[in-house]
Amino acid sequence: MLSVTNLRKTYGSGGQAVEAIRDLTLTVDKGEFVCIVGPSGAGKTTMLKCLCGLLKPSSGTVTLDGAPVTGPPKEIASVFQDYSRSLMPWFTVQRNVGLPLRNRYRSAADRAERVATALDAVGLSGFGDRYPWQLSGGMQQRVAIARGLAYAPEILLLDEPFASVDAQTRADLEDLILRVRDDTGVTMLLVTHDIDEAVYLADRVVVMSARPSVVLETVPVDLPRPRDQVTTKRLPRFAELRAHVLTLIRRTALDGAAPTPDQHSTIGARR
Ligand SMILES: Nc1ncnc2c1ncn2[C@@H]1O[C@H](COP(=O)(O)OP(=O)(O)OP(=O)(O)O)[C@@H](O)[C@H]1O
Repeated sequence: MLSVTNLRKTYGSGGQAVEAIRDLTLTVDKGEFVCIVGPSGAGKTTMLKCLCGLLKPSSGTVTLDGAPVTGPPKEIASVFQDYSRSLMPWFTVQRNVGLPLRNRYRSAADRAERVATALDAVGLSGFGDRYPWQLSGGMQQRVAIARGLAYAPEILLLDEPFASVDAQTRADLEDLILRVRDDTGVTMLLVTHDIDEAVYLADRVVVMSARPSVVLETVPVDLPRPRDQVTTKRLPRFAELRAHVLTLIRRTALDGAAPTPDQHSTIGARR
């Protein structure tokens, strides 16, 4: 569905140039849940911005259903980490959620219904008339997720969406996202620093090297679904996958970028 081929991105030029991404190739299938992990500064956000058409790659291609992405595609919605900057404090929750729908759905009744369904999906029906600042951090992040869902995207890109909330809220939001994925079949691509989170959520974990980044390894996650915060994380296989991804990230953080991109995971061979 989404295909990235030999993506390279350098910011600036000459002596000021920063080579963020050297060579990324990956595909995301319809309905798949892919998590991206990598050391800080590896270019994860840069990659997401290239995928949703907000940044132009220096070279390489991004295609969606075979068509090149040259600007923000209507099939993709994004949720970013910092809800305090992505929600408009002077708009109510329902207006915030309805904002991106104005250009997509003409009927106000249709928009209102989509907003109500999305708020219901994240457990916030009844909070539509509140303002973001009247809600807790976790609730505000659920509003941001509802805004992504109301748009009914085919692909939801999530960039560190749970980074600014406490551990318990984070676990609740992870389960919310899994439930939404099961209910809607939306394709998910999520960037996280949290390796447990990546293994818990994903069908595949893509490990990026340190900058300038390449895909170090793609790790298939063969844990059974539905997943559960306690039983899934107790499985020996969970510990094995987690340790494998952690080792890769530690190694690349120490050694720098990998010499050869896209090695296939040996840990996934049992699949
Ligand atoms: N607009 C920009 N101009 C110049 N350099 C940039 C710009 N945006 C990002 N960079 C640089 O590109 C590299 C990759 O940044 P990016 O934010 O994509 O990494 P990341 O993996 O998402 O980081 P983190 O995990 O810390 O959020 C970094 O070295 C960063 O300083």
